[in-house]
Amino acid sequence: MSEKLDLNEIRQEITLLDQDLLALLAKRRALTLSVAKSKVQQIRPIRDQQREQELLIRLIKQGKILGLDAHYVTSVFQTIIEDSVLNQQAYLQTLANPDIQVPTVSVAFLGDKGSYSYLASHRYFSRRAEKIIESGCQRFSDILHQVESGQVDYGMLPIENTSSGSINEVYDLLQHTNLFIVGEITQPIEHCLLTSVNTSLDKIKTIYAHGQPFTQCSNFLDKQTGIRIEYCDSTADAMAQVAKLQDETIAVIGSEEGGHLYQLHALEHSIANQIENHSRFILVARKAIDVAEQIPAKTAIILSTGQKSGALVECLLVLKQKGINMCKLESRPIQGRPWEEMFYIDVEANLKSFALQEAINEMTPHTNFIKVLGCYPIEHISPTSVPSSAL
Ligand SMILES: O=C(O)C(=O)C[C@]1(C(=O)O)C=C[C@@H](O)C=C1
Repeated sequence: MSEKLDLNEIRQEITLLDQDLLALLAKRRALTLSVAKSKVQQIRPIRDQQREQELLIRLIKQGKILGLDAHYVTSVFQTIIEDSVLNQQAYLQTLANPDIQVPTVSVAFLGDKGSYSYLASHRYFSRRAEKIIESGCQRFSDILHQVESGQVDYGMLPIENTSSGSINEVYDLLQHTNLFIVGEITQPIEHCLLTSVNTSLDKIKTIYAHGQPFTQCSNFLDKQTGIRIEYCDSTADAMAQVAKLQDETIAVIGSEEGGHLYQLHALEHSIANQIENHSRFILVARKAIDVAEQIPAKTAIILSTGQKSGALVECLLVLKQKGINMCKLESRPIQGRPWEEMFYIDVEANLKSFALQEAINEMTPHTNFIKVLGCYPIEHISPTSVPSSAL
């Protein structure tokens, strides 16, 4: 007969191990901060992908000896390295901009507690501030107004989504603001079906949802028969209502993380038509920031060329000649000037770099308006891959 296993005892052992893992992660984080300090002294870039690859190959080998598969080891350490790079970047940014290092920040975003904009704001500031004063807004223009008037320090705005594309309203507002883009963050959008009490899918009769998630989950909803949809002003509002009702026949579409704030649990995960769904958010402030040279930077420029033929091509050719990578080009009509367009260009370059300064100077004669919206650190850390021979 096999020995009797005591579940509580095993769980206690796991709890202790997890505690040790946390202590080790904190120790590693502290060490990487010392690495950042030494890189500041030696003026070396934060990212060293050769070092990352060597480290991953060694860990995969050691992991195999311990019975851990290569994919598991790779994904755990890619996450650890991403955190390390972002933390080091955040540290360097406080040196480049001493006034941004404050324990409490106030942020305006769309929706209430639990909205995707709320989650993006919390994630962005989790490594940068101790406390966030939240200001949930009903409209994008309210967010900009709150920052412009000094009511809050920052505004978080969604700018593009992998399934629905650019958010035109936000682009149009950027034409008329004096604020600067000072940061970005990409937030995964994972729609779930959430409930406030234990229930099952066949019991659900009503689903509360905001219009956008409702559209993005149409395939899932089409498969459910006899269900009534209750439209709400926002996902946060829908979650708050369902949490209050405590009804086993009612569910809401929202993120699992946001749902936790309302004591809701996921009955179904990943119900969106497109599973890989991310939104990119930009952070705006009244003052532009400097980006440390050791950090990869993005600069956002807006320009208009009137109706001069070929002028946009000339501007883009300047970027090509300077070896500057353009990562986004968007155009929007200019209000009151029919057939004229405002172009939004994101380039992977630091505004302080000689190449970009020269490029802006050479582009200017081809434009009748040109303005830098901001320069900020690239937040997306592409994971270092390992050769297949190591897997
Ligand atoms: O060793 C370094 O140079 C670090 O910055 C540390 C570290 C890591 O966390 O292991 C992080 C970023 C680099 O790209 C490589 C490795």
